[in-house]
Amino acid sequence: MSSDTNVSTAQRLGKFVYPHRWGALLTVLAYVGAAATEPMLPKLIGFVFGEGFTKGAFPIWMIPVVLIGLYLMRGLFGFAGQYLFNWTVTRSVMDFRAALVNALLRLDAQVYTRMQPGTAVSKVVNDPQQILQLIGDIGMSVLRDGLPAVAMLGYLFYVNWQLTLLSLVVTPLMAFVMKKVNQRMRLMATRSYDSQLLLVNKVDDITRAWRVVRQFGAAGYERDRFAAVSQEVRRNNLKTATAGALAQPLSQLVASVGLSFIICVAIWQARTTGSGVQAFVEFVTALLLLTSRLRHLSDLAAPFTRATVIAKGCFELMDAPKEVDTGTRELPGPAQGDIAMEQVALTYPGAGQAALDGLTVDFRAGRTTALVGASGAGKSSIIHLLLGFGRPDAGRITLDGIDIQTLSRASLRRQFAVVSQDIVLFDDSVANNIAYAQPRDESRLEAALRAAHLWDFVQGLPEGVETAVGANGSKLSGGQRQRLAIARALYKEAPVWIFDEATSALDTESERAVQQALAQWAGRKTLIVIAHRLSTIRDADAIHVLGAGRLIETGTHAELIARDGAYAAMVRAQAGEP
Ligand SMILES: Nc1ncnc2c1ncn2[C@@H]1O[C@H](COP(=O)(O)OP(=O)(O)OP(=O)(O)O)[C@@H](O)[C@H]1O
Repeated sequence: MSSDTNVSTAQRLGKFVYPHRWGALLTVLAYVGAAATEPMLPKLIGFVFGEGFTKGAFPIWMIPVVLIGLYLMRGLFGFAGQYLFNWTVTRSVMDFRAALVNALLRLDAQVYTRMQPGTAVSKVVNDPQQILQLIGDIGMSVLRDGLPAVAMLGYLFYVNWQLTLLSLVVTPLMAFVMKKVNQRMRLMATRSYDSQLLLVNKVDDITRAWRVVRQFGAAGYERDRFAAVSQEVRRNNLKTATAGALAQPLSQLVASVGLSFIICVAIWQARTTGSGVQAFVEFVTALLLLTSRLRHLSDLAAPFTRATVIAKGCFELMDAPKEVDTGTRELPGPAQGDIAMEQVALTYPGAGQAALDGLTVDFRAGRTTALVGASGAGKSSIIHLLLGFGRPDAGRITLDGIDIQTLSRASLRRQFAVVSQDIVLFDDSVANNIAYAQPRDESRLEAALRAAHLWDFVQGLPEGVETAVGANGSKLSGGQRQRLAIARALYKEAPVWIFDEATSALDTESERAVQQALAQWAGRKTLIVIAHRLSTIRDADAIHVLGAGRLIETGTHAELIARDGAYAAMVRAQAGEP
């Protein structure tokens, strides 16, 4: 990582702190106040040594009064500084997280296929806190040690400017040593961060796939895989820590060389000029206090490097490609639901062959259209494009005659309710899963539950519709999860419903009930059904048969059977006929 990247990372982080700059400014002021008390200490010690032993110099009670007063002042400033500091950090962390979640919510569909969920969780939840905590601790140390160091340096110049100037000679040497150590630390911290993300993803896998892991008796296998990554993290962490641990002894060594030289010169000066013990003690006390402050500051290189490495990871997420929404047109209300695809082609990035290859099909308003075809024929890719998750490489898709590319994504997606192959439920109540992100309407909720053949089941739940369904509906059966997803789609009242293998997990009775319920909306909704079980789409108004991203044949069930083509063969195969 170049120093330029460091600067821009720091600048970008600064943008999250900027809105809370008053907190930051007041923090600095509080610490300036605390630091201002710093040079008073050597002055006091020098004064006590110089005059304290003289009889009748000053009343002895003044010593505790001044000392306690000094520490009281420092304490008050220190407390205010810490409070204000945390006030600023907690607010900045919240803004940083909000920006990351905002980025996550707008990512391009392709990014999700590459990204492990665990990585996103880590980057949004843990990293901002960690970065700002690290930067915070650094800031605190800079204020706590840096400001007093500056104050002390000023004081040293005041006491003996020639000697102070001489002591600055060691600075470039120290900077060089620190630079070398930092380079090594940054490399190791980057590796350690990357391997830590791998570890997060492993845990994510183990948790998500716990059933598979148990079925395969793979606990040992997973433990070993985890241990291997864990070992890698440990090794990298140790290397980072070793590089960090070198920073202090090396800088101290350089400092000790300088220090011994300076003390020698100071003593020599005192002897030759006869400046006395007081001036010497003042200078050396101040110098020792300054070095101890500087030593603390040299410890900050490691957390700073770690913070920039983690921040870089967060900014990668923030800069990942966003969904392009060039459409400006808004549909005033629900569409008719007439959909046409003309010569549509789609090849996914990195894919060897086209998922859709000049496909021309339509989905008529108010009709039920079925999409059938072998696995990988392109059925889900059609849905992918209809919902605007991707753009066709060629061809055009229209909704009520309007090119969907001209519609805003939000306006387009309002027209669709989808039950997809992979059921996704939220860790929330039945009601909130159904009325997801929409105003709650009890009668609509009941209608959706009844239509999805779920009403009786929900009535039997301990808290009815308010019962929590568990993470991704883990407290429900496969069929119940699917029916819940159907109820959610029905609740949306969109003009186009898409059912992608939506009834595959239902028993015959539930499936019939759902189909009967759907029949109520016949003629009013455009229904697109993807089904592998061909018995479920017999009554469709039209059946499009796909193969390798192209339309092979189209017609009603009866027409296609009469035609005795691909569809008829599929039906025969499913019926177990030769
Ligand atoms: N995100 C993706 N990246 C690359 N290739 C993809 C992606 N999604 C799908 N494909 C490929 O595109 C082709 C069509 O896939 P699609 O999911 O549309 O098929 P499908 O007919 O819905 O299959 P199934 O019935 O198994 O769900 C397949 O060859 C698939 O491997």
